[in-house]
Amino acid sequence: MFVQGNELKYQEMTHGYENINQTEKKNIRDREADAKRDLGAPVEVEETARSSSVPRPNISFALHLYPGESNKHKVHDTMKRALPPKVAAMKARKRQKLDKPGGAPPAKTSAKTAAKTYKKRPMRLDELQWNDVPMPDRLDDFHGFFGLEEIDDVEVVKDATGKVTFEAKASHTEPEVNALAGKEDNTGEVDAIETNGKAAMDESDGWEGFSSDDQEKEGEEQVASKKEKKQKKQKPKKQTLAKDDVDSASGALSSTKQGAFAALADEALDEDEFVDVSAWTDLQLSAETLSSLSKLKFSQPTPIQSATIPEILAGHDVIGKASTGSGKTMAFGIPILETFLALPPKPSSDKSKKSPLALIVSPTRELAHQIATHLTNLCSNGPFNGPSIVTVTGGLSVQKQRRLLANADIVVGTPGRLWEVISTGHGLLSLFKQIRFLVVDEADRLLTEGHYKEMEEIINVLEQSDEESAELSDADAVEDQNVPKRQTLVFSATFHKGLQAKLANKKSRSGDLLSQEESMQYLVKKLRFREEKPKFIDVNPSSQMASKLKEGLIECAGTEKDLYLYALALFNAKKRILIFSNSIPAVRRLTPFLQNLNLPALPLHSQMPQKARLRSVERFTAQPGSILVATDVAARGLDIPNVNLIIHYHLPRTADSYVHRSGRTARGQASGLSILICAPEEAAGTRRLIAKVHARSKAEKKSKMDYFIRSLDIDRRIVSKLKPRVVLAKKLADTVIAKEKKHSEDDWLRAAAEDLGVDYDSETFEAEAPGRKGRGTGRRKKEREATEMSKGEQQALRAELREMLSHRVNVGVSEKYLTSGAVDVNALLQGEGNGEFLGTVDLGFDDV
Ligand SMILES: Nc1ncnc2c1ncn2[C@@H]1O[C@H](COP(=O)(O)OP(=O)(O)OP(=O)(O)O)[C@@H](O)[C@H]1O
Repeated sequence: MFVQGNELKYQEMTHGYENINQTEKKNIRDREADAKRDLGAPVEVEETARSSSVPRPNISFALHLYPGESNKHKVHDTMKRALPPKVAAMKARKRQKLDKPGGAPPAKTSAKTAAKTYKKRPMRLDELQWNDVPMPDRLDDFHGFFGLEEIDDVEVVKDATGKVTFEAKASHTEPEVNALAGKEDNTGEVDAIETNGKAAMDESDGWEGFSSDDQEKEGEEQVASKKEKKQKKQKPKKQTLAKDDVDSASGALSSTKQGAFAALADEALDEDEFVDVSAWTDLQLSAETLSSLSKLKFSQPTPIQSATIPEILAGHDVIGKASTGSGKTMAFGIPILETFLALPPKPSSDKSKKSPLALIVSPTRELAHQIATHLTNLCSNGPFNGPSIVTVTGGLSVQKQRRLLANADIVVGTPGRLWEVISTGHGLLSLFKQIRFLVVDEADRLLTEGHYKEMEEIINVLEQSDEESAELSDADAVEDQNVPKRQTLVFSATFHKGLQAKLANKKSRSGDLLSQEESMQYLVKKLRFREEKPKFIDVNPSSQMASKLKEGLIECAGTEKDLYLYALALFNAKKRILIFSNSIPAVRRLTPFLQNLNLPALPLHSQMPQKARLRSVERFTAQPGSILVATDVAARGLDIPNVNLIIHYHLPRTADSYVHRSGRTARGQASGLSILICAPEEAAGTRRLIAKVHARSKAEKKSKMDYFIRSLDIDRRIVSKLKPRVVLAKKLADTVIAKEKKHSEDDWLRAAAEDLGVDYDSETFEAEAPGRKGRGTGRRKKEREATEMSKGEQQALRAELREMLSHRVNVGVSEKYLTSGAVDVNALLQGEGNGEFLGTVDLGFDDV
């Protein structure tokens, strides 16, 4: 039986089990039976009427439970567990070891023996000692069931009234027994992990895009982090939180929260896990939030947090503007958590659906998931039961999201899916009308064409008409008088002038940045703030660019962009690089092009399936030295640590796009580079665009024109030595793309022909198609050649490229900056080569 949160998850797990073929099932059953016989383990789990109708997985009785929640699962009077084969085998081996002469500790000091001296007694679930369950290798899709835990020697007892209790030997929690066995009392840790899991589970539960690879990785990480925690715990403990905070945190714990968490107060003294948070004192946050911030190692608020949090806590509507990577998510996340903590607990007798506290809208799916993750980190780190956070984005199951929404405290989503779910979900509309916070992140983007329609619909339904208010019951109406009005919080690093022009029905060059006053007027019109004058807080009026960002520009012929891209990637091998392009086809082409050159490139664009999108971001985040080739879908908000270099392969179309793309590096206190690759004829326009971003006043615009963007000096003679390999890699990439394109065109035409009831022959169609002359003929000829390339020819090209890549690039002995006269690109890729081979790439970026 599997219990996740309050729900029986039996069917999902069964589904995973069905991925195993019949022979494997039998083998597992046999191995399990053998292991059980070895152990003398008795019985199979008896299932309830509901669950017995479906085939049952062999891993049994694993529970995911959260402290403080009632568990509605049904159990039989005397349920006992069967062990998963791997665990059973492990235990059998352990027992053999213990049975060997001299292999076991002296009988008196053995935990097992000591435990025998204790009788079983009723225990809370969070007192029990849970163990990780290794999952079978063949289970491809766990549907959220990674990180399962199980427990030994626990009796599940149901009394005559149907009440279920758990009985175990007291040794499960007795510190002295654990000490005898060389173990430590980790009750507090278990609680903390389960609490953390709560919000995370809400998100991953609805996350169809998780691959089994990802799950395995996550499972490994969880185990690793648990081990790490254990090691840390063994270190001598020191007090590092500000003393007042520790005192008040402990006070808050004992007075307001469950006893099961009291162990965390002791852990709060661990130096490695907590930092001094006295710098947050002025914001007058609760002990719970401070404790969480301490654990996140956020020792002080960022300027946007210091400026906006008090205003939001005072109940104001706020428009917050601050440079990229300056902590805007926590600027609204912390007040939302504070409000959540101050809410009275819902009486258990109250069975009505609750309204979410906050709705956070984001322009992209990746950003929505990231916001949810950041909030989960904030809300699951402290000594309290955090809010339930639900992500509502496209690419995930609508039904699941609707189901989770019924219990959500904080909802994060993209406008399209949010609108779909809210407007069609039963009763969700009225719940959302009662939210206390509407957060519009990356507001200028969300209010642009393409997004605004759905955003406007959401804003409209959130407006509660008088008639609708009257429909509330009397009791609700009385309560309503005391409920503070909804606050609207708007954040971005930029505000976009084109929007304002559109509003006034004027044409303007989009991409210009708005003045403070213009931003206010625009937003007040678009978002119906409750306050007449929301607080406009701009902590970086002079610039929206991160202070430690350095910018540069490379001029090259349009046809040589690929070559320079490769050169730049080589020069920055081992660094995390994010390449921006303006089109999806370019991302599709550049990714295999770089991969052909042995560079670890990953794609990201909006036409990829959600699963692949999330995987690309995850892999890019996990692997230092990887390269993400993306459209502007990655430009806003993504917070990937240690991105060292942004390359604008295509020039950004607008000033704000440049700001946001470049803002993926140099986040927080980190440094970073942003390099534009442009053709000579594009250079002047690019400089104008950059000057606009940096100018504080109109007068400065002209004088600063050349100041902010430096031309990077790359030795063209050396770059040209890389050309042969680039030509081959490009040809191969073009071939693959052209073949794929041909296939999809063929499929489309074949389907159309079928609909019309005619035969489709691609060659005849090509020959007879009209308008096949004139512009684009050369490109089409190339495409045709590429599609006609045989497999053998492709293989020959690959072999040639491999051969080329395995040799050093001969740059001639006379080049003064080279010691050997040849460049070992492979060594360079491993971060060992001569990094100067590109010539005088003196970017003045030494500190990056
Ligand atoms: N007080 C703090 N101290 C240290 N780090 C912080 C603090 N607040 C937030 N951070 C971290 O700073 C990073 C950037 O934060 P965040 O993503 O919220 O930036 P942002 O201003 O929203 O950026 P963007 O404009 O690009 O969306 C995150 O990794 C976040 O965890």
